Amino acid sequence: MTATTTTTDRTGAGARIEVRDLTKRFGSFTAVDQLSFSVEPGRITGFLGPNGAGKTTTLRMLLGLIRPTGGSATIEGQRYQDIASPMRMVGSALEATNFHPGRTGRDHLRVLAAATGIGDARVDEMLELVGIPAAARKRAGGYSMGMRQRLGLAAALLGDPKVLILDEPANGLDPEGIRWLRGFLRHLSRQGKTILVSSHMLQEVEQTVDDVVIINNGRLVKQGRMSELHGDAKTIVRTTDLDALAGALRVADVTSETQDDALVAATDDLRLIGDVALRAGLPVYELRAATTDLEALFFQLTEGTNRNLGDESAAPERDAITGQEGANG
Ligand SMILES: Nc1ncnc2c1ncn2[C@@H]1O[C@H](COP(=O)(O)OP(=O)(O)OP(=O)(O)O)[C@@H](O)[C@H]1O
Repeated sequence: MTATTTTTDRTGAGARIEVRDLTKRFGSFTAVDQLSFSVEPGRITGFLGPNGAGKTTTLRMLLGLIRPTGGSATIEGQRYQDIASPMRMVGSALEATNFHPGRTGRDHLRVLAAATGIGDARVDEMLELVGIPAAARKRAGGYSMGMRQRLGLAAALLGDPKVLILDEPANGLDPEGIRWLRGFLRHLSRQGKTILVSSHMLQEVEQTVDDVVIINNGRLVKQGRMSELHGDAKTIVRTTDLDALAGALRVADVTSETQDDALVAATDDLRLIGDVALRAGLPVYELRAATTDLEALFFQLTEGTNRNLGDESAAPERDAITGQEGANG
């Protein structure tokens, strides 16, 4: 690829990911099925779906590790294998376990860095950044899952890439680690980087992501802003006479509906509801913002036959060691 033909954005810190009609079949089994979505720079996108939905397979195609059966997956308009300097364009952490157990974390990064002409100073800087400068001098075989995740992140960031692709990065992190990861990813997205993070739980990434791409059985279920999933703001209020409060709210231009022994008002203005109730002489026993039950929503979006929980013979065996489906990738 010459400088004149490259579509790389030289000014922006991030790059756009575009997945179009992406399909992957393993034998007669379709793991990813005509999947299309895009991921924008400067935002954190959650790539979500239940176990076996096809997330890792999609990421592997995006990273040129397996060949799509059909469609395309590009980063800034280029397939991964056509990117001139991949480490500087894309950093990825697909599995947190693939470090040589006998090598120190630091040496692991030095080997990676040397291959792209990145110096040891950057290695130490990254180890510092992910919070394991001391541990990195020990053999990776003794690392906890959380330390391996951090080392994987450091490796992904070595080339100061525009795009970061992380497969279940919160796995194995304790609550403090998860909070750290959230802040860390936010910091990187503010720099303009494109961040794609997979997870099998919507709740887990709720506070981390700006956008979501939800898949099930290899197909797109939903793409949009995280805020859209929450729907319109609502408030739950309990009082003695629900009808009287509903009438008083109507006068104040707020619609509401009865749900069990409470009123659900179509506003997030708690103060307004409190004032209306006071003027109507109604006691307020409970007043709170209604939150979306993300677990239920996720289940609803991805319900239906989960192919991985039903007919065992539907999915072919994966090679336990390499994760490859065979010679032709
Ligand atoms: N190399 C392979 N050979 C055969 N089948 C495979 C291969 N890789 C994945 N599959 C199958 O494709 C489907 C999607 O798997 P994938 O790992 O992409 O799902 P996932 O969404 O990442 O799930 P998880 O959250 O469990 O990691 C599964 O049914 C899986 O068994």
